[in-house]
Amino acid sequence: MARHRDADVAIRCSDLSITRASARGTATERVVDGVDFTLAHGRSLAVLGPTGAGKSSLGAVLAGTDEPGLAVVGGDARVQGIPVRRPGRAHRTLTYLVGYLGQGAGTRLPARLTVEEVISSPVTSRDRRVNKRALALRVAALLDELKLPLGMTVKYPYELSAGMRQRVALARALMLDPKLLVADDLFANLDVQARAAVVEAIRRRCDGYGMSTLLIGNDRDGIRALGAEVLILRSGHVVACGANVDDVLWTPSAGADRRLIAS
Ligand SMILES: Nc1ncnc2c1ncn2[C@@H]1O[C@H](COP(=O)(O)OP(=O)(O)OP(=O)(O)O)[C@@H](O)[C@H]1O
Repeated sequence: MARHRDADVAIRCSDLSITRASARGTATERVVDGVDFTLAHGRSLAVLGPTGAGKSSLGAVLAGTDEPGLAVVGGDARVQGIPVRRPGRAHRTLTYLVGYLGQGAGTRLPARLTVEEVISSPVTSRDRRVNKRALALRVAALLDELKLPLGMTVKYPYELSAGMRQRVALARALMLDPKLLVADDLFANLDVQARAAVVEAIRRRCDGYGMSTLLIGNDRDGIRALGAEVLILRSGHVVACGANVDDVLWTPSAGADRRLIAS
């Protein structure tokens, strides 16, 4: 098995199919069907498509989230060289190497933790004997980078605006300097200044140490700002792809998708 140190690409998705069980677990639906793509180190790829196309399901599986009900039923994907279908003991490494900002992450921050505790949690959940001073400095640097006030560390999520919560969730996803960031609805609730800070933070990591980014969602300006390549999903299938959001290679029947990203 290719180890993450010598993985030639960030993601290699080969004929990947994913099912999702219904809430009662009585039926399963194929939400991703035979998806192929590659994401190089240091590059960004945006997955667009109409609601229910399977974008979030794809992101959750590639991030190794173990979301209940989701299962890989065909093909496979290697993320930093680790197979997401049966990662075995490498699952812990996978979640260490991948920062995940799930859909609505800002709205689902743990209510009983302070901002500092939330952002530190990827470290403290792995190792409780950490250098508290170094951790506090790291949290302060992330807050500053994302244009959040340093005094926010002692606050609780309910005391923050929606845009602040979203950036706290992103800071948590960036805490371990991930090799890959999977970000679902990255720019949710962000104003112009906050968007610029987020784009800058991601670009710095791409250029600095080759972080790759998988963006999930239809935010055309954000996709353009990050210079992301584009993949369009419809009913779990890839229907179009392109080198950027303004240069998408279309299938003849993809008029609705063209309208989607032109909107
Ligand atoms: N928590 C859930 N429980 C049951 N079914 C779900 C759940 N989340 C999504 N689904 C179903 O899985 C399919 C794929 O949904 P998914 O969220 O991956 O699509 P999406 O393209 O991200 O949509 P959106 O843009 O609306 O977030 C849809 O048919 C949806 O109804």
